[in-house]
Amino acid sequence: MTKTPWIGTSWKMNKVRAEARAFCETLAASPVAQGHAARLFVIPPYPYIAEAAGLLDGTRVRVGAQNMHWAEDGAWTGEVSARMIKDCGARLVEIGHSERREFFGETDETVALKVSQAVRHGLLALVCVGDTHAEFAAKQTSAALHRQVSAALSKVDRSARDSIVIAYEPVWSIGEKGTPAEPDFVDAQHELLKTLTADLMGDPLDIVYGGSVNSQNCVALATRPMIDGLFIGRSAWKPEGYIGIVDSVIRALA
Ligand SMILES: O=C(CO)[C@H](O)COP(=O)(O)O
Repeated sequence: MTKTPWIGTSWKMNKVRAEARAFCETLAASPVAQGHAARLFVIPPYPYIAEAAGLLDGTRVRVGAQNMHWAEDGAWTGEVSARMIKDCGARLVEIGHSERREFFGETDETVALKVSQAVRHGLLALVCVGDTHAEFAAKQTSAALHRQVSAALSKVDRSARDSIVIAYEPVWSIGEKGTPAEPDFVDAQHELLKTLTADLMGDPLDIVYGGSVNSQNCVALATRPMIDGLFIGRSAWKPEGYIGIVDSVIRALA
């Protein structure tokens, strides 16, 4: 085994309780959930975090949240704090997904505040960054990544480096209309992100890739030297899809 890849999925705003339970029960019964060959995580919507954490208790799968607020507590109607998600069993939190940046007013500043709060509470911060289609077309990918990562890490010091993973998610590669990014292109962006995070944090952070990952391209991506793991949406929403990808990647890296 050359590396222990992160392989996770966010369900986004999908599944009702019975479906969430069925996913977790199937995953908990799978051998991959007990293995040491990959670092697995599942990120349900808020209402199902506690139940998912309970069903996956005793496995090696971490459960996370898709967002959180930067404040400790207070008059923030509709928001959820770090203490609340931890209390429900979350061990990681996704911050700055492009859907939150595009539709919910997430900014580089709020991402930085949330990263700092997550680290303070002992959560693993999974920080999403990525170039838009316009930035990609204008060859501004590295400038966009530099801006977002520098901002995201601006409120933490080097002691936080084991508590942060960066997810490179080109906006143009995400979702139904996304174009899967070429593994060589992704590897090159990850190399840049490792250099940048090493400059800022003393050591390179782990960098995972997300955007139209599927059973066909997962091995080509996960075996590239600079890619520390995969963050999967649609192709992992059925437990067989997720387990199949985990299994393929583990076999390819063995
Ligand atoms: O967040 C993502 C992974 O959970 C990402 O948006 C990729 O989604 P996908 O294109 O449906 O894999």
